[in-house]
Amino acid sequence: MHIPLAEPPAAAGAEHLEQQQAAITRLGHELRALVEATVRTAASADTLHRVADGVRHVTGQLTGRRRARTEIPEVDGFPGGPRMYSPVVGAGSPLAPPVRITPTDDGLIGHCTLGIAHEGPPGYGHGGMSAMLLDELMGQACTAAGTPGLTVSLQMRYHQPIPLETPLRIVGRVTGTDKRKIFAAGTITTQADPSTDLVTADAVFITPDPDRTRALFPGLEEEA
Ligand SMILES: CCCCCCCC(=O)SCCNC(=O)CCNC(=O)[C@H](O)C(C)(C)COP(=O)(O)OP(=O)(O)OC[C@H]1O[C@@H](n2cnc3c(N)ncnc32)[C@H](O)[C@@H]1OP(=O)(O)O
Repeated sequence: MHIPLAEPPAAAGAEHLEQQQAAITRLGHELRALVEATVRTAASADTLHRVADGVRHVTGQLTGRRRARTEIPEVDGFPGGPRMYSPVVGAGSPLAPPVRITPTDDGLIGHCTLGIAHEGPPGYGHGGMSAMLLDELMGQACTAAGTPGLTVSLQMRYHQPIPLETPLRIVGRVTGTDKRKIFAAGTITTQADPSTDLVTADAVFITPDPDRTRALFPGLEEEA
């Protein structure tokens, strides 16, 4: 394994991190509510303009230092720790459902519900969302197995549309390894009917060699 897995936060800073994560989670929750309201509303153009002015004003309040592109946020651990702004699991991301992940004997299970903001065909999930969910679950399963890697191949099969506003169950597991290559598989079902596969996937991940890891993730070096 070439990518060092994230350490848990130091006890001294743990309280500060918890407060920061709680605030990020709260803002993420409100932003997801705003996104949901935005894509459902039938408000008049006047109202939309007024809201847009208000949102611009609110955005202007997020001032101060902005993190650099390759910087790992202090509230995160990578790989193998929290990802507060991930578009899949990030409690602070307005783009994320967000998926809650729990380990199993055989890999990982994720739970989430997609909303209208994730719509592809009317009433159903966007196929790209399914790919994102499965890529994340399989990628995190690689990390959980001690072999973190980047996706080099993702084969999707869409058997049935994913219903929106319906609790989903996403499974990711490692099926084999070959030197730096990790093979993984995943499925999406509803929570109510976990035996009917809606979407399945196979993927190949590769653990980059140390030089490539340093070049891709300079933030890992700074953390160490
Ligand atoms: C915490 C984690 C959450 C993760 C969540 C989601 C995951 C992601 O979204 S990752 C982002 C999307 N993926 C990427 O951006 C990756 C882009 N690709 C790359 O940067 C490079 O390909 C990289 C660094 C992964 C590997 O490059 P490199 O180390 O040069 O690999 P390379 O030497 O070409 O190949 C290594 C082996 O894999 C094989 N291989 C390469 N590509 C593939 C492929 N598509 N399928 C099968 N095998 C492949 C090669 O044949 C080689 O095999 P062998 O050792 O037997 O000869």
